[in-house]
Amino acid sequence: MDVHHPNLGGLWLPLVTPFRDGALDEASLRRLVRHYAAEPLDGLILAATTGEGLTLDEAETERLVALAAAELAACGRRLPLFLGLSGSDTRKLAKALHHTAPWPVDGYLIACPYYTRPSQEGMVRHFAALADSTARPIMIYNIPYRTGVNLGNAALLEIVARCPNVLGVKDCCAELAQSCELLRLKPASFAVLTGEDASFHPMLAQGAEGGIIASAHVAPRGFAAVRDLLRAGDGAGALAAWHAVDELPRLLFAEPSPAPVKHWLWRAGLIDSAELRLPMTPVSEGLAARIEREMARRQAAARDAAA
Ligand SMILES: O=C(O)C1=N[C@H](C(=O)O)C[C@H](O)C1
Repeated sequence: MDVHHPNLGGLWLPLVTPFRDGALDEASLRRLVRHYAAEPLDGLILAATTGEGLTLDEAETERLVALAAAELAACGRRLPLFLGLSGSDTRKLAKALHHTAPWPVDGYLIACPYYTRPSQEGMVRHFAALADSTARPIMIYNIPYRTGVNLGNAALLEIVARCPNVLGVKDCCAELAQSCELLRLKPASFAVLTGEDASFHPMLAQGAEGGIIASAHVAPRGFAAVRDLLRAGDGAGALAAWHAVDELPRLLFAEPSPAPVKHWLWRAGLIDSAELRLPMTPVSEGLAARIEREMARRQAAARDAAA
């Protein structure tokens, strides 16, 4: 990806990481990448929240990246591939950026430093140091309810002004006023992507460039239709398309993610096991039944529409 011609907008999928018997399930990973390479997505993110990145060791992460990149290439699909990184030690993260420089990724999604609750100035200096440590594009992940710290708009815009390779933010700040102010103040070349599945349509309608949406695993075309219709200026069509998928986030986040998404993908035959790594646990029986009812309902609706 050329830093001077970035296109971080659209619908990005934070890919689940399939596991089997405690190990990375390589066959399922290849199947997943092949499947999504044929869908109208704008990018893939590996090892993010949905990809259980915090539970992967370095060798597994390297293998995950290598397999996904090779499978995309084999499919002939040039889809941007970003790697999720998180940590609260600027030096360690800078080392990770150097270390992963030869890996076949196009950029990084980097979460705000968690747990230690640094100042706004600390975060500006943190991201400036990281941006200096790679030539690749960086998307900042602002999710105060997970990290314990909110990157405010003034600090974010200072980072954007100082760092030409900070090209976007995954916005989960949970404050509509903050998100709308950012959309008003940001440079046109800087992309705001919502990371709140339930806000995909509302944020795109406010002018956000896109979203990183775990629920798109189960209905990529449904979410892509919302994106396409809004881009085409068809507000009524986009709203109708949104109403066809807007129940999914509630279902897929009814218990800690990515357990519900993995259960769905397993039942759909896209991955061989819904296995997660602790501390994440499988869905309850009740949610499993709800997911399977929704899958059956959608299959029946698709059959009726095709008849
Ligand atoms: O994997 C991610 O990155 C995502 N993160 C959000 C979260 O942290 O809750 C949700 C989004 O759907 C995907």
